[in-house]
Amino acid sequence: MFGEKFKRKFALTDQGVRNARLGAYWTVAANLTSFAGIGFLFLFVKQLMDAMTTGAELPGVLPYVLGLLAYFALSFLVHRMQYQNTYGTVYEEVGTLRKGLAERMRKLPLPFFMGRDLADLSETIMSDVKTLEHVWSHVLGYLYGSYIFTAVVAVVLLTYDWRLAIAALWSVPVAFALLFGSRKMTVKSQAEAKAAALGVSEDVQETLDNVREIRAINQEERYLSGLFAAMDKAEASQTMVELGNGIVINAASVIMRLGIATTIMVGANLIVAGQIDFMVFFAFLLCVSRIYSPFDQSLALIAEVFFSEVSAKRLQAIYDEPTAGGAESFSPKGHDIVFDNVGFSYDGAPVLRGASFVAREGEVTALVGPSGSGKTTCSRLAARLWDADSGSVRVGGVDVSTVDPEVLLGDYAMVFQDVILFDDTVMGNIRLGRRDATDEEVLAAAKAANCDEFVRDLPQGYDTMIGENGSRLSGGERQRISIARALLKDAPILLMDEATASLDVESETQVQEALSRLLVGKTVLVIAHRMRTIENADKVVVLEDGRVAEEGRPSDLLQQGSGLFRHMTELQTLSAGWSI
Ligand SMILES: Nc1ncnc2c1ncn2[C@@H]1O[C@H](COP(=O)(O)OP(=O)(O)OP(=O)(O)O)[C@@H](O)[C@H]1O
Repeated sequence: MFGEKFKRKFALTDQGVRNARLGAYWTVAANLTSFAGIGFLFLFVKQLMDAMTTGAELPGVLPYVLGLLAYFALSFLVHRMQYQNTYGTVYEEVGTLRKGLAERMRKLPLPFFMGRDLADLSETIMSDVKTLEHVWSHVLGYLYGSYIFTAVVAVVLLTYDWRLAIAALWSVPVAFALLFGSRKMTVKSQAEAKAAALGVSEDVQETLDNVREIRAINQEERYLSGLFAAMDKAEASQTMVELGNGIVINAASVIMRLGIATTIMVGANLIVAGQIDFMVFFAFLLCVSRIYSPFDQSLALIAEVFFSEVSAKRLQAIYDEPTAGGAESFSPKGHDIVFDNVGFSYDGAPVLRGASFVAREGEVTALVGPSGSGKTTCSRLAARLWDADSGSVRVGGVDVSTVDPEVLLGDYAMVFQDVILFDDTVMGNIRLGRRDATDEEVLAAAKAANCDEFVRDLPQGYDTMIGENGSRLSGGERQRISIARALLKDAPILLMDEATASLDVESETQVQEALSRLLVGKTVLVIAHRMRTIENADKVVVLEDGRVAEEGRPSDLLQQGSGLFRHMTELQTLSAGWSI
């Protein structure tokens, strides 16, 4: 009952399974204790009846009072243990699960995140864990404890009188058959309601993210009506779920209690036929008044158990996803990056088809080529954000796919056009480059990246909060903060998107100055779009259709009359002369 299947079904750890088993056992003990109360009542009535029919003497009040006190003390202890073993241990398990999930996410390769809806992923982390937490604390122990308890009571009742036992217990499997029969429908309607709710959060997120653009194109009304329609759909879907669950659960509860009626009917018949005496009948009546109660709580939440299986599956899917592992140490001989006959495709669509080139240490290597030719892909493969399908990418002779990505990335700094900043202070954002950097080191990096002047003009200088993704800064200022971060990291390899493409002349000059300090002595791989960037490169690698079409010094390539590089350069020179 509490084996591997149970563990996967409810996404538990080994400790979680042990806790659930203990919770179930203490639930059995608690139910048996409640039953013992009925036993006392039965014994009391029996003695009373004996006194009335045979004139036997009743014991004094004291044994009853002592018995009752002992019963209450035992009941308190057992219920406390049940509480501790069902609720108390769950919060530990939830903590373990959340930490495990975060740890797992850290190790998952980038394609896992790219291929997924991030709203759906955060739903898994937040809401699925919450669903499971509720099931673990409110249902698991009670439900499985009730199964075991009913089995124990059934054996006792069957040995006592099998006819009355069947009359009392037939309704339990029938009620559960109804519940499990409706399971598919319950899970389906819950899944639909969840998808509708997720749709609403995605729409809200999109509206908030794009509020500026929506206003600019005057589409507030259209967007809001779409959002309201999605909300109405989610509400209707949730109402249907509640209604459906309510009907099935109440029907199951009523069916279960039909056992009381059949016990009375069968018992009355057996008494009339003289086959049992009244006290046996009375004992069964007491039993049926209590036997269904343990299921009440679990019945009300059984839909959650069914649906928690969907949550557990989503969590298991994350755990089953292969992580990008590798060696925990990285000792390359120098930092030349070698692409050796690299093949790569996204979801079966080939992007690189045997690309080979070398980006040497101490040089700036510019990747150029038409849009979609695979420049960004090369830079992703260089940092093992993805693994090559064929061929190899080596750094200082070491195949990057053999090194743990976290260890590998210690040797890389990245400066991209879409700078990612956090809602933290300027100081905190730069320090992301190297967590243990002193304030002086952060300031030195900021100065070298031409940040110091604008940062000192901010209200709290380096302690100014810069807003979500640096929303309070200009494009050039954000860019320079990311350069300061890279300077602070001082990694031997620098991957760059052409970082200055969207800046005005003054900002561009300042960023270029900052970059020139950053590039010294590093292996620099830059995705270039404009001639200005390429002019200063030591080497240009021209990609076309996933292969290296040309490579060499920019001036040499320009000499080649029919080359792609020369053609692209001419086009760009032509477009530079256009005006509006
Ligand atoms: N995450 C992804 N999933 C699926 N396809 C992708 C993904 N990223 C890029 N592609 C596809 O791979 C091809 C190469 O993309 P890549 O971004 O490497 O080209 P690029 O040369 O950098 O283009 P650009 O100059 O326009 O930025 C394109 O056809 C693109 O649509």
